[in-house]
Amino acid sequence: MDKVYISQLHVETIIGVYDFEKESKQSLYFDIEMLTDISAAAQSDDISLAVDYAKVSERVIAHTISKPVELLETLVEQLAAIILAEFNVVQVSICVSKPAAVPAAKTVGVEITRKKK
Ligand SMILES: Nc1nc2c(c(=O)[nH]1)N=C([C@H](O)[C@@H](O)CO)CN2
Repeated sequence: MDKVYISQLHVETIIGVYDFEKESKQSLYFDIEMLTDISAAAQSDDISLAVDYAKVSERVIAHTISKPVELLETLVEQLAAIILAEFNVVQVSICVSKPAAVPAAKTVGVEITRKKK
């Protein structure tokens, strides 16, 4: 299967378990891989037949800033469900990193893979 991907998509948002995290935005970085058959888009040279990575990026940003959650797990599950429902992909992997969360670590985060049912 072919892959459309987005690397290091940066979003500033309110996210976190602790009270201090609900007062100021933090940086998240998303790596997203979407499995899809690109042949129809390639043969037609038609963006409407492609998984438009710009539109996926806009959707991820809009959802991430729309309603704060506490856990990265909650956010990536929501985003995976949105991408599978709204775009022509059979599988999506999302890795989200929160670099400021653990000062002693370069970054921390969560990665999931979900398939269309
Ligand atoms: N598995 C997770 N662990 C932690 C999360 C999380 O979202 N998933 N979040 C926090 C805090 O919000 C942290 O980022 C602040 O130090 C801790 N662990």
